[in-house]
Amino acid sequence: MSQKVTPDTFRSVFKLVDKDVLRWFPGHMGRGLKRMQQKLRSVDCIIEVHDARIPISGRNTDFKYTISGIKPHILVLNKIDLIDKKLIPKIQERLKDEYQNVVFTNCKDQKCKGVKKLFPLAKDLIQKSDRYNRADAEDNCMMIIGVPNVGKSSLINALRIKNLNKGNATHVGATPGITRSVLHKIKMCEDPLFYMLDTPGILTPKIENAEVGLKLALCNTIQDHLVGETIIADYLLYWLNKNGHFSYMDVFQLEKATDNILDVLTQISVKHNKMLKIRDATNNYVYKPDLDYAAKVMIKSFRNGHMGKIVLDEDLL
Ligand SMILES: Nc1nc2c(ncn2[C@@H]2O[C@H](COP(=O)(O)OP(=O)(O)OP(=O)(O)O)[C@@H](O)[C@H]2O)c(=O)[nH]1
Repeated sequence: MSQKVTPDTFRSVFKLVDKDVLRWFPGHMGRGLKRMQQKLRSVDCIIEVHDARIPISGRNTDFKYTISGIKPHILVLNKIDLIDKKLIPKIQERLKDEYQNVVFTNCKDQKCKGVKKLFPLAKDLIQKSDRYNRADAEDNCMMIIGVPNVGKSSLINALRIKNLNKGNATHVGATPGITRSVLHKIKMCEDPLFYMLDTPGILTPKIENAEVGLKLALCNTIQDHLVGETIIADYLLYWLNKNGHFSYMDVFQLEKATDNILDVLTQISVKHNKMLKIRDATNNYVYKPDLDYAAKVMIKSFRNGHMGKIVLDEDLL
């Protein structure tokens, strides 16, 4: 590559000016969590879905105290089409003390082995478990939980296609927080009779630190405008430089790596010919780069995997 990288100038910590942007826990999530706890008695197995790009920071650790522990539990790390598969053994090793059953899935691939494996694994765990109050129940019921936008609905649809030859029982959307506090019981298999309780995505009420919050935002589990697109893009640039991922130079045709987000966003908006016409102090029209537009382009590029296959928690593995 002809481009220049100057690592000495990169930031080693990310300073968030306004920490209030990460204090976000809408009321419907609190209500959703309560309803999930109330329904635990009618459930035989928990399927906890998270984003494989943030296998450590992206998990809602509160589930451990509220939902998990009693029923058989499977951790699903979804969106593996967006991660470097070489890191999967490291992720497994890192999680092995906390989760006995970890399955990696890509809901965009109908042939995904993880999706195929999930239902037989759930059946097996339920059969081997003490079903307590549900020992006489004829049907089996799983509950799917996770933070927003990790692919819970996509997984339900993928499993229904496999087992019932029917999909789309539940809405899939790119905006986080689509599934609200209502819990739907969805048929997953006729014989044996299996249902899935679909639940709303629940974030932890207190995000541990700014980096965790920004990783959650980058993976679209918090709505962008609540954090601010420029802040999310700046965190992405910081992370890419710090971890030696310089593909963004190729993606945005930059001559050299830089840690200056305004520089990157300006170059993107100029290349996309996205300029804002505004009046200056002397009331004359001037053109300024549309930085918000450029920040959205940069974030979208990461989310689509155009910057490469990335695990944002690679330094925590
Ligand atoms: N690349 C990729 N995208 C996925 C995968 N699974 C789901 N998505 C996308 O992720 C977004 C969210 O998917 P949903 O299935 O609606 O997620 P959810 O967890 O039900 O979302 P909430 O209802 O907000 O909690 C959608 O744009 C899906 O197309 C996957 O395995 N790989």
